[in-house]
Amino acid sequence: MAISSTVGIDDFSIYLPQLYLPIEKLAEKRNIPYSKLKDGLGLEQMALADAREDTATMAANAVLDLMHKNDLDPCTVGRIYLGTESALDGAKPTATYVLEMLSDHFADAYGPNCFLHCDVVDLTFACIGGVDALQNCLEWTAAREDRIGIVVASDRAKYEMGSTGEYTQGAGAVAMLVRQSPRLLAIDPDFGVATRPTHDFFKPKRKVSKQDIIREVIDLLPDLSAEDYSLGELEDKLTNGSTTTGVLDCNERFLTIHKDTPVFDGPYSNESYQARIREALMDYRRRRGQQPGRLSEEYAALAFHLPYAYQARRMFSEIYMEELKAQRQWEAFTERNQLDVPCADDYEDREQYLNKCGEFLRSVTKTEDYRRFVESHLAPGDWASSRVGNLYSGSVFLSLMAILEAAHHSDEDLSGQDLLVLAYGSGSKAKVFGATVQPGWREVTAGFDLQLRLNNRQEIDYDTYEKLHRCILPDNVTEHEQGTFFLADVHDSHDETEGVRHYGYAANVLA
Ligand SMILES: CC(=O)SCCNC(=O)CCNC(=O)[C@H](O)C(C)(C)COP(=O)(O)OP(=O)(O)OC[C@H]1O[C@@H](n2cnc3c(N)ncnc32)[C@H](O)[C@@H]1OP(=O)(O)O
Repeated sequence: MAISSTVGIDDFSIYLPQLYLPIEKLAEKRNIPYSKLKDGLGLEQMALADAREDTATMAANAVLDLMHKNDLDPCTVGRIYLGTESALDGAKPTATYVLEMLSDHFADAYGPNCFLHCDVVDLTFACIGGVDALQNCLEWTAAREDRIGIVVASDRAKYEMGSTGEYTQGAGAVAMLVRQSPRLLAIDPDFGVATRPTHDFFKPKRKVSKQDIIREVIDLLPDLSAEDYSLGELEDKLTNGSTTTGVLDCNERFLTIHKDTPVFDGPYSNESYQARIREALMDYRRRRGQQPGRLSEEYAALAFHLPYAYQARRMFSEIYMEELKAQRQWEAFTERNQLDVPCADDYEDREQYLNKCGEFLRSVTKTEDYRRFVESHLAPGDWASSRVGNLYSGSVFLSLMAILEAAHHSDEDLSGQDLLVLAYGSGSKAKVFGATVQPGWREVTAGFDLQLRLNNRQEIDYDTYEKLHRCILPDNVTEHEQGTFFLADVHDSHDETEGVRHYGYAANVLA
């Protein structure tokens, strides 16, 4: 069912950090079989932000590329909405730093006030903030033909070292141009949505005892004896050399700190992802008057939020089963694949029955039929994630870019075909929407250069990764890439303007 909308995404730009760590090196260090990470979760490389890259520089770099590619006059851009869960400040939107960098950059050519009337804001809802920003800007753009908006999703997915989230880390930003009569994707204004408050993944301000802080300082700086430090001195050590990004409050016994790594429950977050996506899909179908059972025919491919590359492959089995049931092909499927469907009557214990159902759904993913569905509908959207890792808010857009670029490289014609987008944010909410590929898609997609960008990065070793993770490198590992923004400095705690950030631009000598 082609979508009749006249608003959508005209172009994408992606910014990926220059650095990556091969997952094999992390697996070796953590004593995890590489085959589990590669074949089980689809992980090959992890994109890593350099010492002078943050949410704002990555977003600004993606937007700058989008503006150059499309020859956009800054005075015509009415909005830059940022989806992120790695905001740099609790009150001042990270989008204002993005705007500052762009304003400085374009000032000579367009005047110092070229972005004065541009509306900017951050939207935060874990990994789905970028989709919220997109939906909002689509509605705004639909009202007037001359409106041009930019949505950018930028994040650094960082987990504690040694945790089960560590191998799913990543970083980067995806920017998109939103306008009427888009050349790339027309987007259906009816978004399916499902929201339920959960604690599957969150980043609270934590109260940490002085003893715990001392332990962390000793662990980080083993050559120092920390016992005699005052809280103020400990605060310095923490802000200068640990995973802790800021100390907000202190008294005699506790420091309230803001960590940039989440508290999460992996299996619960997967359950929540699976349930919200299914509920949002049902809502989408209800709004569109669609019946289940024709998903494979109705959509050329599915783009998912991918916290790791094989998330969609592992989480889609229940919907796949429901599709087969709606097509009346379920019995034939289970017989052909010799699957024993668990029956509740055979189990006295409900927990045992539910575990069996979980195992059964996993066995569905191992069938030849499911593998074929993966190859045709899911794999086109997950190949890039294998080489980047989790982009949080940008991940679902990376999946869309991957589908388009894969089709372009394989000479497939997607024009007029529909794609289904399934996004999730912990906490928790899912949104599902449809997009119709436009006739101009091939020319626009040719400018993504996704694979080229992935091939032209620099590999780093484990020790460098660990230093970057602990934030103890004073400067970038690579030289500032020409034509990109970088973090110049942050005012420290001795300064009255503590936390103010300054950015620079490495001029492109060829420009
Ligand atoms: C942030 C969000 O978007 S919320 C939704 C997702 N949640 C997260 O990303 C939170 C952070 N991540 C995590 O907690 C974890 O990385 C998880 C939950 C995603 C994965 O958990 P893990 O304990 O690492 O993996 P798990 O034990 O489930 O195994 C993963 C796969 O590897 C497979 N595997 C295990 N060992 C091997 C091996 N040696 N060779 C091949 N495959 C293997 C498993 O069979 C399983 O695949 P299957 O279920 O398809 O059969």
